[in-house]
Amino acid sequence: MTLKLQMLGTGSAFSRKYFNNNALIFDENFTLMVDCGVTAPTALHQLGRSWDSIDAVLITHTHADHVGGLEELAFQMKMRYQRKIPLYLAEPLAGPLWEHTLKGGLYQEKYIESLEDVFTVIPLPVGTPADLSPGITVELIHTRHIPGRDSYSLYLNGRVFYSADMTFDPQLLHQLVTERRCDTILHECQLEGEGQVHTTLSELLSLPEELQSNIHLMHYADNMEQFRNSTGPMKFLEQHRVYEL
Ligand SMILES: O=c1ccn([C@@H]2O[C@@H]3COP(=O)(O)O[C@H]3[C@H]2O)c(=O)[nH]1
Ligand SMILES: [Zn+2]
Ligand SMILES: [Zn+2]
Repeated sequence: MTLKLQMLGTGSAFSRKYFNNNALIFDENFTLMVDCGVTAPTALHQLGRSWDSIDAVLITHTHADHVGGLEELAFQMKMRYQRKIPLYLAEPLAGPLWEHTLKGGLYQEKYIESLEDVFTVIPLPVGTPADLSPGITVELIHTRHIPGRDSYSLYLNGRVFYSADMTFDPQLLHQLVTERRCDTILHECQLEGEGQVHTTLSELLSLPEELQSNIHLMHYADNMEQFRNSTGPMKFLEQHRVYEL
């Protein structure tokens, strides 16, 4: 099934031009937000969308460019819209997300004392696809990012790989394409320097050209334009454009 996707942002954590690498994925009557970083409220506003148009949110890991907008989302849903939307995440993220990220801002005695007071928390299995809506299936894949910090990439509709922040994993990419019918890879990309916690452009350029031709680059730095003609067959994903993948 085709996947309708619109990036709220395509920038790296410290980008000032492109907003955080967060996405909207649409089904006919359902909008899933994938990650909700610091810039998500402004990005949504610029698209003319309200929080009320979001039906569920999914979190890949707990860095601020992926979860920094959740406090506002939680407050807006609780106070303004009186809704509790599903929060999808790998089970190991739930504790740290509340204790280390959200509790400080959200906690109110007898009103908001846990993640469950603001979201319908739905742990997703790792390695098994789960149907989130009639047209959106998500399988979490545990990928390496920072030692001791869990991070989960997504395999959408059995065809589209959406990388969380991750270090280069050519084996996984090969396996998805050759054994699992993956035809589209949306991959985070660090344009320069050594890839200590991210995947670099030169690492992706070391992949076979055929595989590169399936790759769209995201989570990039502000000097992206300088690299327009240096990405081989790989293309830059653009924020706000609606893709049918
Ligand atoms: O060991 C570390 C930890 C972090 N960082 C930076 O902090 C950022 C946090 O968000 P991010 O995961 O999108 O990108 C990370 C990097 O830019 C790093 O360079 N090395
Ligand atoms: Zn990030
Ligand atoms: Zn990260």
